[in-house]
Amino acid sequence: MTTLIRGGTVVNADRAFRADVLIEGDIIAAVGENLAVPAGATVIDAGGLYVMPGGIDTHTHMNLPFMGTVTSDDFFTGTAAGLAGGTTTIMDFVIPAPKQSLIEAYHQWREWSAKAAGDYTFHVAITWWSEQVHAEMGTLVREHGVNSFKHFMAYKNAIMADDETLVKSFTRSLELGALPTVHAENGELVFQLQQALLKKGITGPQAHPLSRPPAVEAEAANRAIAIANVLNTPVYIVHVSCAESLDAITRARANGQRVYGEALAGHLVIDDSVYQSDDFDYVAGHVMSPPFRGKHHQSALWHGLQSGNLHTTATDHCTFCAEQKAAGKDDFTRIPNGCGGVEERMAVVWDAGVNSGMLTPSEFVKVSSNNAAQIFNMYPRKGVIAAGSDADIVLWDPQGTRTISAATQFAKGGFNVFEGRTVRGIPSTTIAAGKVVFHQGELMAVEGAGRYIERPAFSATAA
Ligand SMILES: C[C@@H](CNC(N)=O)C(=O)O
Ligand SMILES: [Zn+2]
Ligand SMILES: [Zn+2]
Ligand SMILES: [Zn+2]
Repeated sequence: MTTLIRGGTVVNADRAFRADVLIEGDIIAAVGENLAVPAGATVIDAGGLYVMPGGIDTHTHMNLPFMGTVTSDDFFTGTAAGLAGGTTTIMDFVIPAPKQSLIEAYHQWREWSAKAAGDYTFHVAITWWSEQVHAEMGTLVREHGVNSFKHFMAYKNAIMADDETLVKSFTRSLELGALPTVHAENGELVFQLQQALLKKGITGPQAHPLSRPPAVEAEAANRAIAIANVLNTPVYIVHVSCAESLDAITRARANGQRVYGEALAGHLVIDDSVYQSDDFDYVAGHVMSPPFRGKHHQSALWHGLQSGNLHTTATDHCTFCAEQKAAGKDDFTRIPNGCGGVEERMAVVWDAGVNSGMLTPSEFVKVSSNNAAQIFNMYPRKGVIAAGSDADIVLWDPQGTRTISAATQFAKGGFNVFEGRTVRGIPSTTIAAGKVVFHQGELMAVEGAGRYIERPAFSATAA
C-alpha cells in the first residue's frame, strides 16, 4: 500500500520543516518537498498539521499479574489505547517471579503480547540471582533482542532486587552490552514505614504517600547511580518523581556519568493534593509508586526535561479497576499499585510543555520518541521521520482540543488520573507500520498487528 502525506510540517528531534512523506508498505520511502503522487497512492492532506514520529512509551505494564490480580488492560486494549494517543511503540516488562527462569517468563510474555495492536518490546526484570540468571541474561541478549534489564529496588518480599543482585546484574549487563534500569525506591524503608502506619491504625489510601516520601526514592536513586559509577555501567532511572532524585541524576551527569532519567506524564502535571480526598476510589485510583508529589516537584521535573537531565516521558500504564483497587479497602498496602496514561501521555506533555513554551515541538519529539529510540537502540528504525525508518507517524493537530475522561477513553480500568483536563494539541491521525489505525476519534486498531521489536545490544565485550 502506498500513502502520500502531503502539505504537513515534519517535526524531528533536530528540526521542523515543510515536507511531504511517502510511505510504501510499512516503511517511509521518501521525505521531501512536493513529492509526486504515485499512481494508486492514498493521499492524506496534512495541511496545518505536524507530522511527527510515532510516540514511544518507555514504561508500560499490560496484562501484568501484580499484587494478587492482573491489570485491566491487556496487550490489545493497552496498545490500542496507545495508538489513539499517538503512541506506536510500547516498552513493557517481563517480570519473572523470584526463582523463575527468565526465558520461561519471556516466552510467557511473548504469548500474552501476541495480541498487541501496536509494536512492543520488553525490558526484562532481574528479580533474583543465580548462575542460571547470569546465563539466561546472555541468551536474552543474544537470541531475543533484549538490551535492557530492570531492577525493582522496591517491593520487599516480592520482586525487590537487593544490593548483591544489583551489583551482579549491572556487571553482567555491562559484559553483554545491555542497559540496567531501576525502579528507585528503598524497599526496606517503604516496608518499615508501611508497618509503622498500620500499627498506628492508619490504613486508608491516604497513607500511601506517607510510606514513600521523596527521601526514600532519592536514597535508592543515589545508590543505583553509585553502584553504576563504581562498576562503570550506564544506568536508566524510571519514573523519576521528585526533585531529590533529579538532583542525583544532574550531579552524576555533571560528573560525566552516563545516567538517564524518565518522567511520567502523571508526575509532570498531577500533585499530591489528589490524596486529600475522602473518596476511597478516587484516592486509591491515584495509588501508584512512586506517588504523586508536592507541587514543586512537578516544576523540577519540567526543568529536568528542559535541561536534558531527564530524557524520556512515559506513563507506567498499569491499570486496575475499582473492584481490584478495593482489595486494599482496609489496608492501603494491599491496593494494587498503578495508574493509566498510555492514551493521554503525548497530549498531556504537549499541552503542558509546548503550549507553555517550556518545550519546542522538536524537544517534544525528543522526549516523546527520539531519545527513547536512541537510548534503547531502536534508532533510526524508530524515533524519526526519515527514508528507511518504520512508518510509525502521528499527524498532530496543535489547535485540536479534547477533554480527557474515563467515560471516553479506550483504555480499561474505568478511571483516569487526567479526568476533566482539557488539552490543546491532540493526534489527528496515527499511522502504525504504514496503516491508518486512528483518525479523528475513530480507532481502527487490529488485534495482533503489532510486532515484537528486537533491540540489538550495545558494543558488547563478552559472550
Ligand atoms: C509495578 C509497576 C507499576 N506500579 C506502580 N508504578 O505503581 C511499577 O512499580 O512500575
Ligand atoms: Zn516502578
Ligand atoms: Zn512500572
Ligand atoms: Zn474489574
